[in-house]
Amino acid sequence: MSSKPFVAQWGILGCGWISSEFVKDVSRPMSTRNVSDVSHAIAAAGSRSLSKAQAFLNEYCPNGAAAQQDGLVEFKPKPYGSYKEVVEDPNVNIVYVGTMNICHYDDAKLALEAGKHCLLEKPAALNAAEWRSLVALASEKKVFLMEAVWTRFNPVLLAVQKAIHVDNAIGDVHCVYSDHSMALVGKEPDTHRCLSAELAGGPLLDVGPYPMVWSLMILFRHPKNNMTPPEKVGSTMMKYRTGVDLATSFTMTFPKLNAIAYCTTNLLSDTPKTSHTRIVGSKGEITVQGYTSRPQKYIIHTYPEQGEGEGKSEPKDILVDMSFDGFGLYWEADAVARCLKDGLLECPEMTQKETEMTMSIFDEIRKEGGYEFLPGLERIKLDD
Ligand SMILES: NC(=O)C1=CN([C@@H]2O[C@H](COP(=O)(O)OP(=O)(O)OC[C@H]3O[C@@H](n4cnc5c(N)ncnc54)[C@H](OP(=O)(O)O)[C@@H]3O)[C@@H](O)[C@H]2O)C=CC1
Ligand SMILES: O=C1OC[C@@H](O)[C@H](O)[C@H]1O
Repeated sequence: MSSKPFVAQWGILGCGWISSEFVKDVSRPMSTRNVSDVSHAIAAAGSRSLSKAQAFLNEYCPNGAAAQQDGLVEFKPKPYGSYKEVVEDPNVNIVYVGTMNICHYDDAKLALEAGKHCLLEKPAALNAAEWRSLVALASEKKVFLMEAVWTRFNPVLLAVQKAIHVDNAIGDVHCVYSDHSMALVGKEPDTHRCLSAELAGGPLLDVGPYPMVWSLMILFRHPKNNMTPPEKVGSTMMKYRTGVDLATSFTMTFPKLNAIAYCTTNLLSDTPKTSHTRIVGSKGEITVQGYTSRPQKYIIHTYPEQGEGEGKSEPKDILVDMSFDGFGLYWEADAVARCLKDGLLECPEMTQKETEMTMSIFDEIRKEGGYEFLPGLERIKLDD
């Protein structure tokens, strides 16, 4: 006899774009991805405007999320005109923070102080000091806290990781080249959240987490690297007229593997969907397709073998198509629900230490590139 699934009861902060994708994804039937141990309910959604929260729920989950459609919980999603009311709603046990970068620290703190678990959109905070303070608060309150780097839970990334770490598909891994860029300059006004200094924009914080996650999943988490942080980090940054970065590249070395990651991000050009990440090993390479954040397919290309012997030297290309429906935030949501079910306060696949390492690396890159946040945006300064 199967037991009832554990239900994550979400409270949504901010009724913008990514929150809408999140709500739509957790409203999809659990059977579409063959999940029966956990499910999701939307308990509340909060906006700075009540009518926006009402319209958001009407549009994106009129019948509630999967657990509500399946009759696993009785309550309906409730709209609020403030974030505070969401974290205080007794039906909310986990808060999803889908607000602007500059709000992440305050909004996560609001949730944690109310004793609620928290899934916080990337970038987790503006700097590593803010993140460390959130981690300390979550630990004091004994609640779960995770940065929402959803790509970590995408089956394509996990399949590529297995091909390299377990199946030795490309031999010894040496280079990860990963890009996430978007042609926004000239198309969007300087007030766009990615171009605005007031909103702590710039590609490093907005999409830099994606080349970073590919590098960390393939190199940092390689069994032979044993979670050893990169020995050296180098970077180059070009600034935009508003003061945010416009184009940033960074490299990270992993001497235990004899490997290096080359990460790039800019707001001038779109990343080709045919090849956003290329991972090169001694016997072949893997090219990943789709968006860097939302990979869909990959090609394993094995190099011809050197030396004598007929048929021995044939190169091979294998395309693995794992295209999926929906946005793809549901795998992350399911993983978080499982952590809550098991009473974990952090997720082993997306640890608080890895977020701290990423934030510290981003702090160094910003320092080297001369990207300083506008006064008052950082709630805790690095040298406080
Ligand atoms: N995981 C992913 O794939 C993605 C993650 N993101 C991350 O999610 C966050 C939100 O991005 P996105 O959804 O695209 O942005 P949107 O502009 O669509 O939504 C952000 C929301 O933040 C709230 N907000 C709170 N304070 C402010 C403020 N001062 N100015 C403007 N909005 C404010 C608003 O909600 P309200 O008006 O309802 O209060 C707004 O709708 C970013 O931090 C981004 O990095 C973004 C896109 C994809
Ligand atoms: O996380 C993200 O992924 C998709 C991009 O469009 C968006 O700007 C970014 O925040």
